[in-house]
Amino acid sequence: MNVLRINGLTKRYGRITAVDELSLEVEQGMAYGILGPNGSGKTTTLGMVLDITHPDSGSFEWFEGQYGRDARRHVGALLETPNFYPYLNAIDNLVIVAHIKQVKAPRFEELLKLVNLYERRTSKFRTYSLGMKQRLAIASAMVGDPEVLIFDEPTNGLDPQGIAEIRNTLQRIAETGKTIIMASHILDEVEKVCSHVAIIKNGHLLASGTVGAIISDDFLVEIAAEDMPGLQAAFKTDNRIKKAELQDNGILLLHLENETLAAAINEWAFSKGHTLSHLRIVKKSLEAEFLEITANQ
Ligand SMILES: Nc1ncnc2c1ncn2[C@@H]1O[C@H](COP(=O)(O)OP(=O)(O)OP(=O)(O)O)[C@@H](O)[C@H]1O
Repeated sequence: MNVLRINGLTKRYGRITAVDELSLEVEQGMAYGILGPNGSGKTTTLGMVLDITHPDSGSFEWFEGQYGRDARRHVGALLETPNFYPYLNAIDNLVIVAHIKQVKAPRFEELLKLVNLYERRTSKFRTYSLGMKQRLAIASAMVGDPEVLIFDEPTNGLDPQGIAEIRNTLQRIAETGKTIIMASHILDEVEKVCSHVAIIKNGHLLASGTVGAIISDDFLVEIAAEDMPGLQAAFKTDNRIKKAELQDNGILLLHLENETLAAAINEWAFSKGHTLSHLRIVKKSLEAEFLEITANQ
């Protein structure tokens, strides 16, 4: 199912175009990273799809419209760390969150185990490290079991240990099959947590796709032929190929250690009995381009 479809979304602040004709699609079960340097429009984009900020033009649709105006109730969001009560413990703070959200049977224990706070569930909030506070915030966004979770720069302001804990927590949540949409300016973070990524700069979409295809040191080549299962099987067992993954669009993505001529790949396919109907060397410089963009900040 399509969880979120954004179509030509635009937001201007005076002369600044914060988000410029942005279009992207998030499918159920994806961990979707919105990667861009500071000021690239990530928060504004999340604000619009959460009905906090009104777009100037364009549109978006949650869950293919199936929940209508109620869609927002199926989305949990963590945009900035919420205020918890310092003298209450994790459970009591979550009880208040569940009350505000009008959730009838919240599964606190399960949630606290997922964010690795179960052992400290009866400690007062004020005794928590910053990383623990942020993990409680993640648990609070998950109260009511929303189908989609949105995180804006979830590791901002944390020390290395806190960052590692949050990333582990997000990885665990992604493994449960929950759809995650996460904005971040850190390439490494998106690479560790996300399955898919959209890279944005000045509110524009630069590229989107699987993390494997977009952020990779590998030399990448797309190929297709009439017999796709046969083609995939032939290249999967070829030790010149690091990885051969069938993408959502039905095209096979080959990962190679080194730059290789298109003619050579064509020949390999032909020797395996396949005539290629599609062969495209995927630009490998996206990661370098992103690092350059962020370095210039
Ligand atoms: N309320 C506002 N009024 C004026 N300009 C704004 C407002 N909110 C955002 N902007 C501008 O819009 C652009 C995009 O900002 P936004 O916060 O969405 O980017 P971001 O990618 O989330 O960056 P960061 O990670 O630094 O928050 C920036 O140039 C920012 O200064």
